[in-house]
Formats: sequence, C-alpha cells, structure tokens
Amino acid sequence: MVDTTTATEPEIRKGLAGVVADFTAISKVNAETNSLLYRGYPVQELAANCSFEQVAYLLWHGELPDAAQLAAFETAERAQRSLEPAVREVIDLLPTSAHPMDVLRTAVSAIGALDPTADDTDAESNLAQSLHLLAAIPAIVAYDQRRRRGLPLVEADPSLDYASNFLLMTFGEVPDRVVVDAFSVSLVLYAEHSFNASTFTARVITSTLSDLYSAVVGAIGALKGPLHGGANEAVMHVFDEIGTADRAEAWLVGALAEKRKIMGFGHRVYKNGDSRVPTMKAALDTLTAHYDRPDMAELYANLEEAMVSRKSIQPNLDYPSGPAYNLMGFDTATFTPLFVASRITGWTAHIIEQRAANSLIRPLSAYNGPDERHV
Ligand SMILES: CC(=O)SCCNC(=O)CCNC(=O)[C@H](O)C(C)(C)COP(=O)(O)OP(=O)(O)OC[C@H]1O[C@@H](n2cnc3c(N)ncnc32)[C@H](O)[C@@H]1OP(=O)(O)O
Ligand SMILES: O=C([O-])CC(=O)C(=O)O
Repeated sequence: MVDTTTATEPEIRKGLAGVVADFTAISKVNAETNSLLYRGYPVQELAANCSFEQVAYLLWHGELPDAAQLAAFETAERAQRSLEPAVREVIDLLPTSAHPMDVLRTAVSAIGALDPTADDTDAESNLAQSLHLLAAIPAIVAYDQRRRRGLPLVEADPSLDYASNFLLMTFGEVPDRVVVDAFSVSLVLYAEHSFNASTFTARVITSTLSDLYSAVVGAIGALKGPLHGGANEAVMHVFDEIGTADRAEAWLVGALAEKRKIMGFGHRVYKNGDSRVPTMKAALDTLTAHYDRPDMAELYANLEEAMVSRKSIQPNLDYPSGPAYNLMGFDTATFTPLFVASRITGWTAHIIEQRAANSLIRPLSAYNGPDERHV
C-alpha cells in the first residue's frame, strides 16, 4: 500500500480506476466471468422470473419477498403513485424546453423539501422515503413527456403493476404484453451496478450524514452525463445521425478519425462485454419484431459489428436500451429519466448501506500548483 502522507511521488489513480473503496453486499460485478449478481442472484434469472417490484424489494431488504411481503409492498407503492399538486406546480414553472433530467432532478429536490421526515435518516425512514420516490418518479417522468407534447396528465391506475402503470401514465394506454415485458426487463437490468459514478456520488453525499433526497439529487446529476446514464439518450442521437444501416460503418470510421467516443460502447469495469447486454438485446429483438422494424435491427447490428471489428470494444447496456425505449415511444430525452426510475432502487440501497457503516469519504490530492509565494 502506498503511504500517501510521506511518499514524494504519490500514486494517482485517475478516475479512481481500480480503487476498491469499500465493501458492499448489494451487488457483485464480475468482469472476469461477465456476471452480475443482485444480493447473490444472477441478474438474468431475475429479469426472466421476477417483476421489478420483487427486485426492488430484494435490493432493499436483501431477500426476495414471499407472497404476503410482496402484496404489502405493492399496496404501499400503488398508494403513492399520484403526482403531488405542489410537485406538479414546481414542474409547471419549468419551461418545456428544460431537459427531462433537469426536470426530474428539480422535482425530486422539491419532494425532499416537502417531506417533513426528510432529515430522519434511520433505515426505516430511509426505506419509506425510497418507496415514496420509487412510486412518485413515473408520474413525474410521464407528466413531463406529456406536457412537452401538449397532452394532459394521465392518472395512475393502482390495479396495474409498476411497469404497466408507468406506460399507461406516459402513453394513455397499456401497450401489448411484449412491450410491457421488455420495459420491465430494462428496469430490472438498470436497477443496480455496485460503485458506478452516480451510486458513488450518492454514497459520498450520504457519508457527510446529509439526507437521502440530497444524495438522490446528486446521483441524478451524475447519471445525466453521457459517459454514464446519458449514453442511452446519446445512442439514439448516433442512430439518428447515421440514418440507415448501410451508412453505419462509414459513419464509424469518420467518428473514430475525429476521436469521438462512440456512445453505448465501452465500460470501466467490463472489458469483454457487459453482463446485461444479451438479455436487453433479446428484449430489443422482440420489440423490433413486434414493431416490424428490421431497419433498426440492421443498423444496430452493423454499428456493433463495425465497432467490435475495428476497436474490439463491446456494447454496454445503454446500447440496446436506447433503441428499445425509442420503439416503445419515449422521447429520446426521456431515456435517462427511465434509468433513474430503475436505479433509484440501487442508489437508495447504497445510501442505507453507507449510513449503516459510515466513514466520511474524503480522498487526498497531490498539489501541483505554484510553489508557496507571498502577496
Ligand atoms: C450504464 C453505463 O453507464 S455504461 C457506460 C455508458 N457510457 C458510454 O457508453 C459512453 C462511451 N464510453 C466511454 O466513454 C468509455 O468506454 C467509458 C467512460 C464508459 C469507460 O471509460 P474508461 O474506463 O475511462 O476507459 P477509457 O475512456 O480510458 O478507454 C480506454 C480506451 O478505449 C477507448 N474507448 C473506450 N470507450 C470508447 C468508446 N465508446 N468509443 C471510442 N473509444 C473508446 C478510449 O479512447 C481509450 O483508448 P486509448 O487507450 O487509445 O486512449
Ligand atoms: O458501472 C458503471 O460504471 C456504469 C454502469 O454500467 C451502470 O451504472 O449501470
């Protein structure tokens, strides 16, 4: 271990690459075996067999719910789905040109300011606050997309599961089961991924003993960037820029010559492919078939083939998720808020875990400014 207090040449790990910052019992990302476990369960098995509600419960409580626990959890979630009038007023103050991530960040901040329990930071209060955000986020995201399109708010339907209700509130109707299933799979896959940048942001904020809402607002800000969650939106801009499948390779050659980062490819941890991509790609395949969009499937395949053959860099989860959300009918700028709707589960599990064994997160820096001087 490097002694950073006495070494004259401290080892700098730019981007904290390779640094193990703490333990976590929430998920295990294994780049060697290309696997991802949530509380011990392979994410592919969860996506195939569990609802997003079951996965949220698992992340928060450490175990999958039994029938009675799931029923109580669903009842509590369904009771909190309506857009609070004060939150709606805050959203309405923002221009429809505001980015949906900025709208969501502001709305979550407002929910925190309106919650009299916001500064109660025991695990039980944090779980209640987390469930409230889980239930409230679809209403915010759906209402924001609808107001941009000049459409009225759609009320929540407590008889529906989380994914179906989210789609109902966005589009005014529940789409075919294959669409709901693909959406549900995306929510399960996006839910948790160890110490990624947004989760680590939430843990840094929590480590100062700040409140859960502040940590989530910070995490939303970190997720917005195109090197992280903002990549699912950016992938769609790339597809739009390329236009047709036959142009994918030429576009890629030009973009790489300009030293552009190709959105939806590469990962800090996985170097041989993202564990979640095959499952999400299968969901995308059902959607391109359902919506009869072989052109989209071909563009996807051509860009991936060109990128892998030229750079040996594999797609990450944002690559199949972007076009999947496009086919479902979401605005491109709404894609990253959908990531938030899912990741709120992982973020808040980490907030609770950080608080339970807290140590202020405060690394050192090596000064490389001017030598001491005097005015
Ligand atoms: C759900 C998620 O958040 S997954 C991540 C989503 N983000 C994206 O899709 C954005 C595009 N990808 C990237 O920018 C990167 O792959 C990151 C930020 C995700 C990971 O980056 P890092 O671990 O820091 O690796 P780094 O950026 O140093 O890349 C290593 C090398 O691969 C290259 N590389 C990595 N990803 C890409 C890419 N998408 N396009 C082009 N080149 C790439 C880098 O240019 C670098 O090459 P060099 O060694 O010749 O300079
Ligand atoms: O782990 C990361 O760095 C990014 C990522 O894939 C995620 O947050 O899902």
